[in-house]
Amino acid sequence: MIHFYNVTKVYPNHVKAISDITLHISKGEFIFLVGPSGAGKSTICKLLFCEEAASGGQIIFRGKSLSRMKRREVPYHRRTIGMVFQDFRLLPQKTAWENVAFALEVTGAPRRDIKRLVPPVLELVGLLHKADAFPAQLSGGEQQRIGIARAIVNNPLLILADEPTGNLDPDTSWDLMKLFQDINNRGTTIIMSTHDKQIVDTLRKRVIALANGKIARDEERGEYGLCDSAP
Ligand SMILES: Nc1ncnc2c1ncn2[C@@H]1O[C@H](COP(=O)(O)OP(=O)(O)OP(=O)(O)O)[C@@H](O)[C@H]1O
Repeated sequence: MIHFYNVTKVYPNHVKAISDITLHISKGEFIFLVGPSGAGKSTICKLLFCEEAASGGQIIFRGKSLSRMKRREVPYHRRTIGMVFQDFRLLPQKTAWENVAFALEVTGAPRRDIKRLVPPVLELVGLLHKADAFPAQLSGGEQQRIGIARAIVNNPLLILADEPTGNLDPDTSWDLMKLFQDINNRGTTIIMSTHDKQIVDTLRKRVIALANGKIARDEERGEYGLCDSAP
């Protein structure tokens, strides 16, 4: 589903964030991206979301080259990806329901579809009863559940989660990991960057370890390893 061929990203300040990366990811995989702060994990997510363009090499997503994608095709590409952020990024003036609905509204979904699609995802994340709460009235874990509901409501093929448990306590993090696994078991591919050694070592998914913008390790049922210290 995703192929990186000798991909390099150099930012305008000449920082080489990733360097000559070749990588293949199949539909339905659950991948942990690990590595020290600055290793290039977020850059990989940004390249996949077309938030940044590669400086060299090729990224193929579902048979299409991202570098050849036309500007007007980018919104359609992005709709196939759900993003989950460390800092949740909910709209503070909108309720939980409205935050999730907003992800559909921006795609031009009709109101009746929105009414039909929002409740099941709120139910899936266990927060239908908090549909009318504003983010400030929710705990961090609940806010992230809403973030996940928003990411999945468009039924994406891929979820890119950039340190989604980074701001949460261990118990809450585990609850969210169960949710991510449920979503993955339904067939959605997940790429998650994380610094959480315990989660990576317990779940034993594919681990891609980055160091200085290169792949240091790529292992099925991998472990967190020694490559990292806290950010
Ligand atoms: N927009 C940018 N402009 C310039 N340099 C950048 C930009 N974004 C990232 N970098 C640099 O690129 C390198 C890789 O950064 P990236 O954010 O991909 O790392 P990371 O592995 O996600 O780190 P962290 O674990 O701290 O989130 C770093 O040296 C960083 O300073």
